[in-house]
Amino acid sequence: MTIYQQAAHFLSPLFPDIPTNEARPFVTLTYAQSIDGKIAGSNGQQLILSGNGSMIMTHRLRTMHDGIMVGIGTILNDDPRLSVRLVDPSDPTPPRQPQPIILDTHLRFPLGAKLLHNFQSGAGKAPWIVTAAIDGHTSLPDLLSLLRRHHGIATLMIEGGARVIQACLGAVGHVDLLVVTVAPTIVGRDGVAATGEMAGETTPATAAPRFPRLDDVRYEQFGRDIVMAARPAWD
Ligand SMILES: NC(=O)C1=CN([C@@H]2O[C@H](COP(=O)(O)OP(=O)(O)OC[C@H]3O[C@@H](n4cnc5c(N)ncnc54)[C@H](O)[C@@H]3O)[C@@H](O)[C@H]2O)C=CC1
Ligand SMILES: Nc1nc(O)c(N)c(N[C@@H]2O[C@H](COP(=O)(O)O)[C@@H](O)[C@H]2O)n1
Repeated sequence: MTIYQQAAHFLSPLFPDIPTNEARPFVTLTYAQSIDGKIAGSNGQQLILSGNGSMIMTHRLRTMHDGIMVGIGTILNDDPRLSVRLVDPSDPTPPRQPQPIILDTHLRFPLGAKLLHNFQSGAGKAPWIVTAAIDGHTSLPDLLSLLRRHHGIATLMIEGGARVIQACLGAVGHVDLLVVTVAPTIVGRDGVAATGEMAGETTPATAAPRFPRLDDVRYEQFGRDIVMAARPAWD
């Protein structure tokens, strides 16, 4: 089995009957972390954590979604392309490119961003910049509903960064599927923790913060990395 086939074999069963929800997209949250739970180095330095195999898996995951969303912190720090490039060379069909969507509260998106060059050179779609915010943050439930009902986004992949991951996992009902690559690397205490600042949900009835339970957990090794897929549940 090639690594491309392995990625397809692992991911395809995770998307059985979507899209079924008319109120918001099916949301996949994904990121890569070190074994000590860090997604970036000190001062947010971008790290190549994924090996070739799990990166191919991530690109395969990108092709399976209508939209791909990150926070502006990731744009300013990493200048990502968010496009599908690592595809099976034996497949003659060009890959489907997801729609980039950026959470950019204060309109800081740089005009020199690779995402714009990508679009201008025909390698990706023009990014959508979301500026609507209350207290510095876009309401995720409102945005998800808007994307599903009015912009044709039935499947959405959220790729980070830290604040966005914590906003997604720390509140009830935003994420349908979690896909985390764990790389055999130690970053140390100065790195950026994937879930470091996550407060969790509290209700008047529960003093202790709540976090999602992870159901239907699957693991697969890609090269030196372990990829975990699971469905967050709050009941
Ligand atoms: N290893 C990995 O898989 C990844 C690592 N990263 C790393 O993450 C770091 C960037 O993360 P952050 O600085 O935390 O920036 P971020 O990418 O999470 O963006 C956060 C910003 O998004 C805006 N925003 C609007 N609505 C929001 C909401 N509802 N919730 C959260 N933010 C909202 C705000 O302006 C906020 O400051 C970089 O160091 C980057 O390298 C980023 C993506 C993936
Ligand atoms: N899967 C994965 N593994 C890593 O090691 C990473 N550093 C990331 N980062 C995410 O990918 C974006 C870069 O995307 P392009 O290659 O430029 O298309 C980066 O901004 C993070 O969102 N992901």
